[in-house]
Order: sequence, then structure tokens, then C-alpha cells
Amino acid sequence: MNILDKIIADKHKEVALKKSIVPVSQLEATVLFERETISLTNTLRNSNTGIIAEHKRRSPSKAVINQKVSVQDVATGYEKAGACGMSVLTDGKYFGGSLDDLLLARAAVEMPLLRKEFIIDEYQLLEAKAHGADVCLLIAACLTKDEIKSLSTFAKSLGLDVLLEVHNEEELHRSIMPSLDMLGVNNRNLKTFEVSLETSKSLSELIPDNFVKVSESGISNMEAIKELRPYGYSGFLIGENFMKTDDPGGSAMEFIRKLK
Ligand SMILES: O=C(O)c1ccccc1NCC(=O)[C@H](O)[C@H](O)COP(=O)(O)O
Repeated sequence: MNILDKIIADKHKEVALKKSIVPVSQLEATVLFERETISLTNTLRNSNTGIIAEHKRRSPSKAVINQKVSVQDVATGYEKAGACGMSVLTDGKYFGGSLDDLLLARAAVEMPLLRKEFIIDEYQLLEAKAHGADVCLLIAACLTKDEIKSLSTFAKSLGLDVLLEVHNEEELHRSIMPSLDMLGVNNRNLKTFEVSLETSKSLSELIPDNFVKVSESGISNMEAIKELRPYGYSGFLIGENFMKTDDPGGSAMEFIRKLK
């Protein structure tokens, strides 16, 4: 069982419990459920930097990254830095995140927010919308083709952009469909936790041009971005490199300033 299998096994139990506590009608009755979303896809298309900055307290690969900074300070710092959007990890057990983090980030900033979660059920998309998300992540490694189709179609009906994440050619081939907006290639091998930009480079030519391409994980310097851009990537998801510092917003500002 790799880490993703463990996370998904726990996620099924978590979602079942949440469904029994918070009914869909309660999610649909929230003020944020009616909010008009902002498209991260369009923001990335019109950006010359393309940074999606992540809030990530800890992770299976790195244990504790940063438990000190507040999500509001991180969000305002990222927005001030000129990030195109912010990714908010909402998984509690493995990443120390929560839906409250998403809500607090939403209250602090206007930029597009991605709910970074292991989505297996439409209920989590309703939660995302009710807590202020603009974008959802779907991970091909833990979904069938039919599940990707029905979840992405449902997400679009809620006004959410869809970022589909793949790790290899097989996942990419079975996942490409019109209900996706962005295709993310994750450079982290979930069996070994090793990161390699070669994953993004080798899969890039298989991604049709109509999707915004996002490279995820293990990006820690300008050189990485300069290497990836010629492969068609216009979005770069960066977590640890900013979050491991005392001032993630300041680190993002320094990084983005150099990219301009
Ligand atoms: O980060 C992990 O250890 C991890 C382990 C298992 C599943 C997912 C994981 N990370 C989620 C992400 O995709 C990253 O947080 C994101 O791409 C940012 O990566 P990084 O810049 O390397 O923090």
C-alpha cells in the first residue's frame, strides 16, 4: 500500500462521517455557495509568472514544514507577492490542514483558491464551494475514468475550475476529457517521494494545447521554471519552498520578482 492508498482509505471513512454530520442542504445554504468563482485557468493564461503558491503545514514526505505562520498571513502575503492563485491543503491527518483554512484564506484574499484535497466524492466538491474555493484538484491515480468524468462535470456545474493531476502516461491517456481545465503533472513519485522535473518534461508533449499545463512539486528555484517553460508549462505549484521559511509571503514575493 503506498501513501496515496492509505490517504484514500482514510478519506472514504472521513467523507462518510462528514456526510452524516453536515447535510448537503447546510452546505448549499452558505453565503459562499452563491459566490461567483474566479477562474485560475484564465488567470494563468494571462500571467507571465504563473505561480500557484501553497499553504502546507506538514506532509508525508517532509513531516513538519511550518506550524507557526497563520493561514491569513500566508494568504495575504501570497496575494501581495503577485501569485496567480493559492492552493490550500484541507486534509487534516496527513497535511495538518482543514476546511477552516480555506475559509480563512477566502476571507483574507480575492485571488483564486484551489482546494487541495483527495477528492473521491461529489460531497467534497460541495464543501469546496461552500468554503470559498474556485478550483478543485482531481488526482487521476485515485480515480477511474468514469469517476473523473462525473466529478469534473459536477465541479464545472458548481462553477469550479478543474485541475487534473497525473503522474505518468497511463494516467494521462485515460484522463484527458473536455470537462477539465488544467492538467497538472506531479513531479513527486508517491512511492519513493523523490521529485524529478523530468516527469513534467516527458509528459508535456502528450498534453493537448487546449489545456493549461501546470507543473507540481519540487520546484525550488528560478532555473526550474526556466527549464519547464519551453515545455509549455504556464502554471507552477510551489509549496515547501515558500512554506519552509518564516515568511512564506515574503519568500514568494522575492521569487516572483525575479521571474518578472
Ligand atoms: O507533499 C507530499 O509529501 C505528498 C505526499 C503524498 C501525496 C501528496 C503530496 N503532496 C501534495 C502536493 O501535490 C504538493 O503539496 C504540491 O505539489 C507542492 O509540492 P512542493 O512544492 O514540493 O511542496
